[in-house]
Amino acid sequence: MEPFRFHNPTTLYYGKGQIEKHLADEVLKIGRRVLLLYGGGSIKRFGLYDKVMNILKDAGVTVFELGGVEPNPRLTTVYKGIEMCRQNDIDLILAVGGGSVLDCGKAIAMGVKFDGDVWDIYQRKAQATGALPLGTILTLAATGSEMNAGGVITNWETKEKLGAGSPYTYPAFSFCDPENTFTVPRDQTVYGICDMLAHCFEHYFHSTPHAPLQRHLIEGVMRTIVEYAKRVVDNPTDYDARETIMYCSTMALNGMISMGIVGDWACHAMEHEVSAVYDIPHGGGLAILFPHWMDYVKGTNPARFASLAKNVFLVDGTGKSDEELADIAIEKVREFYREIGAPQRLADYGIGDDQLERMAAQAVRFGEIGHFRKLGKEDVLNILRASL
Ligand SMILES: NC(=O)c1ccc[n+]([C@@H]2O[C@H](COP(=O)([O-])OP(=O)(O)OC[C@H]3O[C@@H](n4cnc5c(N)ncnc54)[C@H](O)[C@@H]3O)[C@@H](O)[C@H]2O)c1
Ligand SMILES: [Fe+2]
Repeated sequence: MEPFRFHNPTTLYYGKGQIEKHLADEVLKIGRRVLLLYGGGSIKRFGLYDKVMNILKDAGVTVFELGGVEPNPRLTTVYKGIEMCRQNDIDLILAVGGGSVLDCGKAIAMGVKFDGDVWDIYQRKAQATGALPLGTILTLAATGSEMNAGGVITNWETKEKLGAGSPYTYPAFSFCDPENTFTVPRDQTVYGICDMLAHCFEHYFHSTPHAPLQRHLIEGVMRTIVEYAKRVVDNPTDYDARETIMYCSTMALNGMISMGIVGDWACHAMEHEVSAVYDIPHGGGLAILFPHWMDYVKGTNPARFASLAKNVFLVDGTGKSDEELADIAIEKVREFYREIGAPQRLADYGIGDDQLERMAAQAVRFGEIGHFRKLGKEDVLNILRASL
């Protein structure tokens, strides 16, 4: 296991009734002027907006609103939010939604305390110098953004999608009530499942040797996702299934399972180039890319793939070589994606061969990507071509 430092200041509330019980106190600990950040109309349609507004008003909080945060949130919205916070002397951003709203909240929070263009932080030209406090209410199980410091923003002008994080951008508090995910449409539920599984894959197929407990934790989360995915996709109001999948998404991307596993990720780096240009759902892009990436790198470490087959897909490995098990594991991954109805090809989103060269070059502009096997531009291009 690599040496590591772990710190996570987020207070996490999980389950039914926690918002009613604790939201007002958590907000008042920080201040009385709140920017409420949300996406489309779904939180108004299913009643969460009214619930939150009533709690805040009863607590004597002054609320400013910024709705319409896009999926794959855009830099222009971040700028708008920074301006609103500065003009209205905001104490706390309360982000209510999926990963896009939460990530947008993190970018606004950093931008308010940054003396310059916040995009410089995403371009790795500058480091964050602070952030306004952020609280979150999660409505979609996918990203783990509720308990990590990272966030991803799209610059639609330059067609770039970049991630950044800082010690300042952990949410101060996050509320995860599975009932708030009941209304997530079938396709978004699928994309969320693909994203959380992808986070596990990025940890699992890492060159850093896993400590035994780490390996068990990651495999446990993956096995649970595989076991519950179909149930939650087919039964959107099955509380136990929603709760299990939500817990998996938080676990899949917070330091508790990935301690010491750091570095650039392979498929996320590629996917960001795809969704920066085509605005495709993040989890859908990952589901398309992963099997092809796996085919491409399996020879580097067949034993890790064999463990995936045996410990996640429960394949009987008796008499089979690691190479055979690696092929079985990849087929199992493909079968899983097919069963839940994940997208299969980049071409289904209108992506053509003519775009791939630029995407590949962009994906490696900060250096080679991935740790399991380092990928340069040609490797990325091969994987993108196979995924078309
Ligand atoms: N911060 C991180 O650690 C991290 C990790 C992975 C991905 N990301 C980024 O997060 C973004 C994706 O976030 P996401 O997958 O959570 O999806 P999202 O936030 O983009 O939401 C997808 C769609 O679902 C809708 N929605 C959300 N909750 C709903 C509900 N309860 N009922 C009905 N509709 C609902 C939204 O309005 C939106 O249209 C991408 O930009 C991705 O790159 C961030
Ligand atoms: Fe992701």
